[in-house]
Amino acid sequence: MEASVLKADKIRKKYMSEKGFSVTAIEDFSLSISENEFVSILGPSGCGKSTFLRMVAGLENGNEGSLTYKDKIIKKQHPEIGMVFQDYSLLPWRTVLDNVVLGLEFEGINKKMRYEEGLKYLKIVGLENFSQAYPYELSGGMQQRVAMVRSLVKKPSLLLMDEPFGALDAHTRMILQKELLDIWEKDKKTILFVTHSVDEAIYLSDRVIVMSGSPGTVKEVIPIELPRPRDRGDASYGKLLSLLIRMLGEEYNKVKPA
Ligand SMILES: Nc1ncnc2c1ncn2[C@@H]1O[C@H](COP(=O)(O)OP(=O)(O)OP(=O)(O)O)[C@@H](O)[C@H]1O
Repeated sequence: MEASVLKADKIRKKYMSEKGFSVTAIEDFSLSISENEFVSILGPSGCGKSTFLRMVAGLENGNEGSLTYKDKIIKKQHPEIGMVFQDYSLLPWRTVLDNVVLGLEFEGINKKMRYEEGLKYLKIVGLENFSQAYPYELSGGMQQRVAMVRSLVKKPSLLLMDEPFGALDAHTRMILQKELLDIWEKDKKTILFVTHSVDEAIYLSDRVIVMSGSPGTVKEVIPIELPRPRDRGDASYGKLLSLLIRMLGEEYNKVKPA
């Protein structure tokens, strides 16, 4: 078993609305993630999945408990932690390559080196011929590849992905899942992935964290011990799918009674 890199211990996060109401987004939330592990979080809408990811990214502080990366409390953004969002957030006035190398530019890496790195990663996802295109000239799947590569080029040890494939059609989504696994296997990094898709969580992960909502906490941790590459037609895959769909359904029913 690899060493634990990310540890959340009894975290609580409360938001104050503008009208002065308080919302406890997550409570008593504990989790430990090992180096090179691929962990997905599933849970009903509003259970605090994005809140937790934003805390790990150093974009939000908690109210109680401790959150550490490599045994150091996360207080602000960490250079080894990268994040990919659902809405690509590419800069429309920059070419694909200039979007990809944005982070390297902020780090002060010289132009030649950053373009070399950027092109290397664009090649991995088959977009080297689009380096001079603008985001509006790309399909949704291509834009998400660019967003993914923009994070990967900074070589994060821990990659946070918040529903990155949520806006894509089923076929493109499956292709990007495979590409992400190829990169994860080659580059060896820790990935924490938020999704609403039970199939996606099983296909990708070493472990699936099922959250319950209002306030969000860990309901179950399910290890996925199926060999890789995973076969969606396999009976054990189907069993896990039914188990997790049922578990998640119970949580959705609590939030929205049928
Ligand atoms: N900036 C904020 N101010 C006030 N409340 C917030 C803020 N961000 C999130 N919340 C509240 O915290 C709770 C958790 O939100 P969060 O976005 O983390 O859930 P989620 O599980 O990611 O939801 P979804 O699956 O719909 O994306 C919700 O009740 C939400 O309204």
